Amino acid sequence: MNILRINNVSLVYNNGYKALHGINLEIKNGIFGLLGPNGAGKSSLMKTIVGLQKPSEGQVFFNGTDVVNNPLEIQKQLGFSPQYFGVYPKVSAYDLLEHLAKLKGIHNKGERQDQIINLLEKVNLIDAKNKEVHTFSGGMKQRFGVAQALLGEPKIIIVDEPTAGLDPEERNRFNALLSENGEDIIILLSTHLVEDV
Ligand SMILES: Nc1ncnc2c1ncn2[C@@H]1O[C@H](COP(=O)(O)OP(=O)(O)OP(=O)(O)O)[C@@H](O)[C@H]1O
Repeated sequence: MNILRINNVSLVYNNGYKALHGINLEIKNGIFGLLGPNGAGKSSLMKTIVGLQKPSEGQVFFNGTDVVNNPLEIQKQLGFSPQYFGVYPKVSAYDLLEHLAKLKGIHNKGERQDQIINLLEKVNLIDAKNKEVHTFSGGMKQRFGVAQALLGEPKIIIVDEPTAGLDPEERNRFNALLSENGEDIIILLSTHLVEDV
């Protein structure tokens, strides 16, 4: 069981703007939806959780490790699926995953292959493995985003505004994919859509 604990976290930016006010949360395996309108502070909270930004006050612990003082510990166990997956042109889904797997430190070629095939099957993109990612539909790109976030078997993944621009069928498919994967890890889902949560 993974546990993310946020104790009394506040964040004041250099210009004096108070983006986070005394946040207390305990998150365990499963999907946790962070719901709020644009500018509510979702990105500020997520950056603080993963140690990209130090809080002005308070502490964050991931599986007992202090994130503020040891950001690399959580960063090694983290996957991130951005709102729009910016991709290199002319690179196939498989080759891009291969490249990202190397960056994530999966040095063994066989292990990389196994993980990539497994993930492409999981997100239902195995038939598109040799297609260039920039030719994918919006839904396929989001599912690809989840596949790359899951490379390296992370213990926590952050998924940012995933269903923007997806049709209802793709949205359901995407949400089912997250539910299937949320049993053994923490999934933080940032969105302004109540239905997604
Ligand atoms: N580096 C910064 N310096 C000053 N103010 C900032 C900085 N970054 C964000 N803010 C402000 O903090 C508030 C929260 O921003 P944040 O990006 O966390 O919101 P959000 O909920 O993620 O919004 P969105 O959905 O638009 O990404 C906003 O008012 C924003 O203008």
